[in-house]
Amino acid sequence: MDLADKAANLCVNGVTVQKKREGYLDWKEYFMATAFLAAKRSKDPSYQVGACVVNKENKIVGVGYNGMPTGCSDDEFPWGKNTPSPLDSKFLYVCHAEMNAILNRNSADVKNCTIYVGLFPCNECAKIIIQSGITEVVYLSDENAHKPTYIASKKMFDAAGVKYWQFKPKNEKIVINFTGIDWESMSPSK
Ligand SMILES: Nc1ccn([C@H]2C[C@H](O)[C@@H](COP(=O)(O)O)O2)c(=O)n1
Ligand SMILES: [Zn+2]
Repeated sequence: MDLADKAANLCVNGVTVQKKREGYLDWKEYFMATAFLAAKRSKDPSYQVGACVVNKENKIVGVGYNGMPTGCSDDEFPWGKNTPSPLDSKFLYVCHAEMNAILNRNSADVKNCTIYVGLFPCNECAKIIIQSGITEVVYLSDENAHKPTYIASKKMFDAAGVKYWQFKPKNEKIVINFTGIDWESMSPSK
């Protein structure tokens, strides 16, 4: 068990009171980590992007990653970038993480939701975000900020009143360890 995972105990009048566990993920870390986990599903060799849509009740209503459309085989459609013909590169085919997260929603709509995404949305995804009623974008990287595509996204978000801000993670890494569950410490009798 990680030290940060240990529950802090407090001694009150000689009685040990068990306090809640420390070191848990806060909501924002949890949602961004969910986006990053989804990105692990991407087959794109150069960029793996994930997105997670969350409603006002902190419930996840959609998750997605960049990938080929349904029915368009990951093995047959191209993943290259600098090809002589645009038809042989990925750009005309790949669905971006944001679009997939919104289309994968398990709620009637995503109005007033927040989208967490690894990379700032491109102009095409910005349009989809605005039209879907999402009002907040939380992103980790803005490495394409200088490109017209991304400048256009910001122009549209500003005009449409969609708030956007950069997520600064508290933890550089969040490790998922499938052997890491400490059943002892989870037992109610402890
Ligand atoms: N916000 C974003 C930005 C990019 N993507 C996807 C689209 C491509 O698969 C890849 C970027 O490709 P690149 O042109 O940089 O090789 O990432 C996305 O899903 N969401
Ligand atoms: Zn996009």
